[in-house]
Amino acid sequence: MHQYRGKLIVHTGSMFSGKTSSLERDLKRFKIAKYKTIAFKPAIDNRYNKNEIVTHDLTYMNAILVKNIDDIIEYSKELKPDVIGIDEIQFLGGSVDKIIEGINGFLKKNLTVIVAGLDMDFTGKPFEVIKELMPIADYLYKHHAVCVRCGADAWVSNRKSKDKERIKIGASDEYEPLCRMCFLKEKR
Ligand SMILES: Nc1ncnc2c1ncn2[C@@H]1O[C@H](COP(=O)(O)OP(=O)(O)O)[C@@H](O)[C@H]1O
Ligand SMILES: Cc1cn([C@H]2C[C@H](O)[C@@H](COP(=O)(O)O)O2)c(=O)[nH]c1=O
Ligand SMILES: [Zn+2]
Repeated sequence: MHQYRGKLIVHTGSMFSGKTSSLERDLKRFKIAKYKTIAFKPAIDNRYNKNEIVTHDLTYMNAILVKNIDDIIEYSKELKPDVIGIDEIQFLGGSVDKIIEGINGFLKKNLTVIVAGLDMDFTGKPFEVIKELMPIADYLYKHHAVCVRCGADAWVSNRKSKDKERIKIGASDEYEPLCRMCFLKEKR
């Protein structure tokens, strides 16, 4: 795992595409390789247990709740991890510039940073932080859920309700992964 020192790994895609599962798998592998790993998640995502990252398959991993990148920097000074995992990065508070600056700071110090986050919101608009992270990633994985209408690779997380606010925590009660064609049909 030495080759990942100072590298940025980005897992993105729609909901249910396996981003969190991939983050968990990566962190477990680094742990097996005897690296000190710490997982963080934004305090806003209270869907499941507070101090855990939970996948849609209900596998989980301990995580530290944070408000912004400064919290992650502070915890990292104290706990001195080799590998930092951040789930749901689209919910991390503060400016995108600050998040990128913080992540670049970790990479300069030769830490491995693994992030998972949505590429787009329910309207198909990109989340700004992922838009900035994708080109600077060393390893970029765009994951796909299965479209619940036709079985093709999904492209977007369609919101089932008419609510318009950008942030709305939920799972299959609120969202369904759709391919582009099924999404366009839905919106016609
Ligand atoms: N339509 C779907 N397509 C793919 N996986 C699905 C779907 N619905 C539920 N799942 C479940 O979601 C899991 C992925 O969960 P998770 O890693 O939490 O995804 P993400 O973090 O991208 O939302 C899959 O392993 C699968 O069991
Ligand atoms: C598309 C979309 C999603 N959300 C919320 C819904 C969930 O709580 C998370 C995504 O979780 P996952 O691990 O990727 O499944 O984000 C939102 O607030 N706004 C959206 O547009
Ligand atoms: Zn479809």
